[in-house]
Amino acid sequence: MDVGIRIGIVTVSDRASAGIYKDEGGPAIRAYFEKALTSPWAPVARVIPDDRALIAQTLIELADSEGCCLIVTTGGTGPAPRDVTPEATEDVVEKPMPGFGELMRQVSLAKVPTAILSRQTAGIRGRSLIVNLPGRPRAIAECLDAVMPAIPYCIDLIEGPYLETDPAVIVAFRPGQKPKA
Ligand SMILES: Nc1ncnc2c1ncn2[C@@H]1O[C@H](COP(=O)(O)OP(=O)(O)OP(=O)(O)O)[C@@H](O)[C@H]1O
Ligand SMILES: Nc1nc2c(c(=O)[nH]1)N[C@H]1C(S)=C(S)[C@@H](COP(=O)(O)O)O[C@H]1N2
Repeated sequence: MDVGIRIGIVTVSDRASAGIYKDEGGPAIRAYFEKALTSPWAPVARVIPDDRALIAQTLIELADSEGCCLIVTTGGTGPAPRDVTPEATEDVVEKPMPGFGELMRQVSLAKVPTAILSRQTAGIRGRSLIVNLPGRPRAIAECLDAVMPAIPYCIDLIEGPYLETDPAVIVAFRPGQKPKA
């Protein structure tokens, strides 16, 4: 069944999920894709605590039942005892995609020396690409700007929908295709 382009947005934060502070991460991810994508798409958003089984279950639901071709998480990637988003991601993916975490840490290091504290990763589950981002809302654009050029082609390769970007914001790279000016 073709469900169109759906993007999962998962905020993993004990405090945001308990209402101690307002979630800014999920809305920042949504705003990012509203700017970057010209294809019609729909968000599927969740705000959940730092619980490994619940994170894994949420990722499975968004990938398998909600049909999200891309799932972006924010939070829970650091070294603190409750930070388990990368482990939950590894629990559910069939193919780890370590290049995403490597690149995001590298570009983040130019912004903040604590970038190396994020264990953010990515991977493929079925026809979904799952990408972890750190919890600080400003990290969202810093990291997505780096990996977004490769995301539409990655989704082509896993037989997901065709994502078009606004080239004024992000130029999607598809090998063999002339980038749209
Ligand atoms: N979803 C969010 N919305 C708004 N601010 C956030 C969010 N996540 C993190 N922050 C901010 O970034 C700072 C550093 O993030 P930290 O790693 O402590 O968050 P976290 O692990 O996602 O949150 P928590 O401790 O509630 O699980 C927080 O103190 C908070 O100010
Ligand atoms: N681009 C970017 N990456 C970043 C940061 C940031 O502000 N910007 N914060 C770092 C910090 S301070 C931490 S502790 C780790 C993990 O954050 P998390 O546990 O909220 O996911 O991400 C790191 N990566």
